[in-house]
Amino acid sequence: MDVHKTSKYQANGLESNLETYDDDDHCAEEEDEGACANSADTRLMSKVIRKGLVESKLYLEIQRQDPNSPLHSVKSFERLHLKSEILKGIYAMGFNAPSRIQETALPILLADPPQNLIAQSQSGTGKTAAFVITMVSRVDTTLKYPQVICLSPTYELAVQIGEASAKLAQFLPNINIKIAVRGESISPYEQLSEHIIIGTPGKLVDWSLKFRIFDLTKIKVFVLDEADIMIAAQGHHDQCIRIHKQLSRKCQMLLFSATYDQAVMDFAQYIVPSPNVIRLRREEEALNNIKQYYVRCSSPEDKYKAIENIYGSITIGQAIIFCHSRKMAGWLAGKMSADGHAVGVLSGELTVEQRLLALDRFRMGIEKVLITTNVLSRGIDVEQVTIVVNFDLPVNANGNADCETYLHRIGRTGRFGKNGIAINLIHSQKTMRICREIENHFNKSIKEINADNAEDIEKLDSQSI
Ligand SMILES: Nc1ncnc2c1ncn2[C@@H]1O[C@H](COP(=O)(O)OP(=O)(O)OP(=O)(O)O)[C@@H](O)[C@H]1O
Repeated sequence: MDVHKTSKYQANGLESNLETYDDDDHCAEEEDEGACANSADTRLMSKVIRKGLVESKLYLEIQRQDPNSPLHSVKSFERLHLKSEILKGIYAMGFNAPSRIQETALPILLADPPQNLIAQSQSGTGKTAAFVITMVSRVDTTLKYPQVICLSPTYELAVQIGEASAKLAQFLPNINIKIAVRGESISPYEQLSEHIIIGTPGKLVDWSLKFRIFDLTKIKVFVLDEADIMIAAQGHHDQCIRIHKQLSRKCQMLLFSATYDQAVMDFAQYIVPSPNVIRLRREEEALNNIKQYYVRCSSPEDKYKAIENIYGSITIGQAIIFCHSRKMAGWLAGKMSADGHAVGVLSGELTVEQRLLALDRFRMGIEKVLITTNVLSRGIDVEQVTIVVNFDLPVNANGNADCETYLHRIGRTGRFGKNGIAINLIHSQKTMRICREIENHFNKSIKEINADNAEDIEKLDSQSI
């Protein structure tokens, strides 16, 4: 294991308004990206591995291009023997056939007796739908207490998963879902009667261990979405482990993400008993339908000009622009607004209401551009996003490329097979080096375009549709 790699989450001296992935109670108070740092976990993980404790009893390395794969898979949702109401919900969502991860994972997810699964699949390929189908399938509505919990790193993502679950379960009578996020009120004296609880780890710790308004030992399904960041970021890690420790041995444990570095994967296999593992090969991680480019710029002003050129010349569905800090996001939003562009901004210092409003307005297309930070890098699903711009490239605490975050960011476009474009703005030798690091890591070329050159921009235009 490369212990060095995991140290990227360690504390650092970055500016205090750098944005963390998290918006949960614990980390939100500490605004530094490195504040959710993880030196204790790094030590724990390396200890686990040194001691040779990592044992995957049932390791199913899915080589997707291997036609001889022994895995059972289904080609239609009917073959899963789901309740008719769930099948109806799936079709109402417009899903006709399972995606690759769904056809591979669902037979494992729905097996009886339940099996544990650690799954990896590219962004936007239907992981959420796979675990949501499982969550609603496992509920016994005659029992009026929480039976399924799903942990997600951010407020917005928990709300999105809640909405997907409610849609999928719309024809199931008497199923109740509750979101456990900042601002959700509960009575500390009443036991929860909802069947599925979806929330951020801090809130779930409060509800289950502090107020004891539901019983973790009765949970049948535990889902960790964006599992790698939940394991690697210290605040989340501690809370997830506190919850995990209370679960019964029979509880089905499901971990999902588009990325796992090796140390995180090893740790995941240590905490999940007898897991099935679905993994991608490194060269499969970056999607071919997302074309990646970089533009050379000389300053933030010049980066802004590049955005204006691109934005003014091509048919953009919608765009998300990622900045490294709240300050930079604010600066860019101010500048674009002053120049007459309708842009939204979403970063960690906003209230949860303001954040939801910004995302809703963007989803509705009221603003075509959303300027944000890493807080929105994972999971958020807005179909019409055709372009992702990295105004600042994602870096870790050591100033090296944060390849995982990069992949999640660009995965906000190219959802479920659509075309997408990722544009990286490069303003120094250092950022060029980071760009090359990312290119080498995924072995996918990031081509140069000139934002002042009409031909180059036209090329982009043809790919954005
Ligand atoms: N079988 C299907 N048929 C059609 N659309 C689907 C299917 N499964 C999922 N989708 C849609 O594809 C989009 C992406 O799915 P989803 O959000 O589940 O991806 P994901 O793998 O969880 O992404 P991320 O890695 O970003 O979290 C969603 O809009 C979802 O509704």
